[in-house]
Amino acid sequence: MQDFSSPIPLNVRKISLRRESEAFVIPGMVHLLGRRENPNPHSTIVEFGVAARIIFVSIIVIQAANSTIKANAVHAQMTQTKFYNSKTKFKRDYHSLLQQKKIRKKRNRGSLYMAMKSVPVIDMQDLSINLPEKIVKACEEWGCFRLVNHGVPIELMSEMKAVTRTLMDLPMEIKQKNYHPEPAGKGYTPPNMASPYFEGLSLYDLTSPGAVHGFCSQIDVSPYQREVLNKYAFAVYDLAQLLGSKLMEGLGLGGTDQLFKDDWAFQLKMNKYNYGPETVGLTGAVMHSDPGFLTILQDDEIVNGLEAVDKITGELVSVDPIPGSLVVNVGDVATVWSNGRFCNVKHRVQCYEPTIRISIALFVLAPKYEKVEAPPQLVDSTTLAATFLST
Ligand SMILES: O=C(O)CCC(=O)C(=O)O
Ligand SMILES: [Fe+2]
Repeated sequence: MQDFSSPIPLNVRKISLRRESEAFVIPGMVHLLGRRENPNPHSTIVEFGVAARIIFVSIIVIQAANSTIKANAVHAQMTQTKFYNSKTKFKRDYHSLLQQKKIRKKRNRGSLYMAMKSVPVIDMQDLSINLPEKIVKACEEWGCFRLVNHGVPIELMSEMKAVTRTLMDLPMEIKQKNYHPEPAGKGYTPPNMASPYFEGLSLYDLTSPGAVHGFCSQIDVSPYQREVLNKYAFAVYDLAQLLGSKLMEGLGLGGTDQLFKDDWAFQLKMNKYNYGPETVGLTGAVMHSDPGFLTILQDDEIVNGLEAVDKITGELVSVDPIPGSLVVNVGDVATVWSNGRFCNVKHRVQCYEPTIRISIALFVLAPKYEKVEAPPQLVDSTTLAATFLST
């Protein structure tokens, strides 16, 4: 769904934002290294000498690698920042950007708290928490969170990942047959100028009759692959519906109502990032917010790279993978529907290592024909309701 080259304009007439609330952090754990007994006490001095040399050489190597990665990252950030700020004539040179990074690093030094900051992790089976409240809080404060124990079987997630890998390996002329006439941009996204390492296959309007069949026949999906795809898409769809009802409950709007009604459009997107040694430090998917209501993302459980903006500090935090978990991103439509309470998180994907990265997103978009409006309970006399209309 995401065509990263052309941000989708929102038809938002009026939007009023609530006061930003304080961000919260999940404090990380400090690991204490255990002591190991030396079986031969006479070798201590020799071992210490060797170890010291190994540590010294490692530090030099790590520092050199670090500065190369940093230089690449800064260069990538500049290229991207220019792309996004061409209107505001953003003119910072390479060295001042490097300088800024050093200052920020110094400021953060000694603060374990800052370094460990990441998006909330919500355990859907944890009976000790108020789940609806926790989900609403995460939508307000981050607009991005991880779900564990979410009910989508882990084996199904792995199977879907493997199927995606195989489909993305199909020849270009086959992938290009993945096409959707209306609305535009809902078929195959080839690598493009803005995102040259990214490509994606798309199954648009998942719940409409014949959608899965249509997608599968376009690119010759095998019966086994089709079964996995179908099972996975609807398991995540069920999870989306569950999240919708928890959101309603958390906001005091009645927990049994279906938020995403039958006329809502859902899109399954299979993404591949073609990374290699030359792309380390560069951007795989440019900074954006998702245009729909929410996205349930199976990110690559091994290859890191997803980064989200902390709305309070404006800093990018790494959304590190947790195998078996799913990421939820709040999109533009949810910000409108919640009358500005929910944060449509800005995020991007960076290349951290020269390895193929795969991700699978289910986008809960918007009603196909109706407009989205904030429920009256979320609009008070001092705020104006926001409206979104699919175009
Ligand atoms: O690949 C990812 O981890 C994120 C992809 C993404 O942000 C999107 O498809 O909108
Ligand atoms: Fe996204």
